[in-house]
Amino acid sequence: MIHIRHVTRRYSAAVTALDDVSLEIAEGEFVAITGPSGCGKSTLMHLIGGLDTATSGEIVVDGLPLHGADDAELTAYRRTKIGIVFQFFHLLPTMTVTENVCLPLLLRGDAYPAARAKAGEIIELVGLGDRAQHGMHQLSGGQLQRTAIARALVHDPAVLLADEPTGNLDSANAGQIMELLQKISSQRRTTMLVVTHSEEIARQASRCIRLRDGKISHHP
Ligand SMILES: Nc1ncnc2c1ncn2[C@@H]1O[C@H](COP(=O)(O)OP(=O)(O)OP(=O)(O)O)[C@@H](O)[C@H]1O
Repeated sequence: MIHIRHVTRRYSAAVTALDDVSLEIAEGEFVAITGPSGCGKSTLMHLIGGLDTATSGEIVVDGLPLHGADDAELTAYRRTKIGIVFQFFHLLPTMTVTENVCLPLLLRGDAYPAARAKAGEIIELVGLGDRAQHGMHQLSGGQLQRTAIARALVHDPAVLLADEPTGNLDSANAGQIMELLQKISSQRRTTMLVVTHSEEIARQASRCIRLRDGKISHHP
């Protein structure tokens, strides 16, 4: 599903965030990415998500070579193949749960009634059926992250990228969000990459990739 071959990302002569990384991730895998601050975790996620391009090397996701893609192809790729969840949710504060979740579908040109129906299904799946018309200020941290997960999944992406999805939550909510991600991974076969500083969360993944100074330090 994800093939990464000899990928280097250099921000400047002094900063090499990823240094000749090679990695294969199969469809449906649930992979944790860990490592000390500054080791290149977010950089790797941004490259796989088509938000940034490698200085050298090849990345192929679901058959699409990202290293050869132009801006229009990368935009289409992000809108169809990729869902992204951030630590600080990045939801639109004046919109309801339903409106936030509909957004990726409206951006790709779906009509509102169809988008609303699809959003309703995924809002149920993440356990927010009774909060669909609530505003962001009416939700708890865990509910905000559920909304963000619903928005990231509503267009049925092949890959879900989550950058510290539980970093802003208490341990009870963090555990519930991980359970939700596991449920989605097994029900929908979405390939999941989760960046985390938590060893406990990393243990729940089917594989853990450790980065150190831009290189993979442990890759069983
Ligand atoms: N836009 C940028 N310009 C220059 N250097 C950058 C940029 N983004 C990241 N870096 C540097 O690249 C290295 C890797 O950064 P990255 O954000 O990928 O690390 P990380 O493992 O995600 O860290 P953290 O756990 O603190 O979020 C760091 O040394 C960082 O300072």
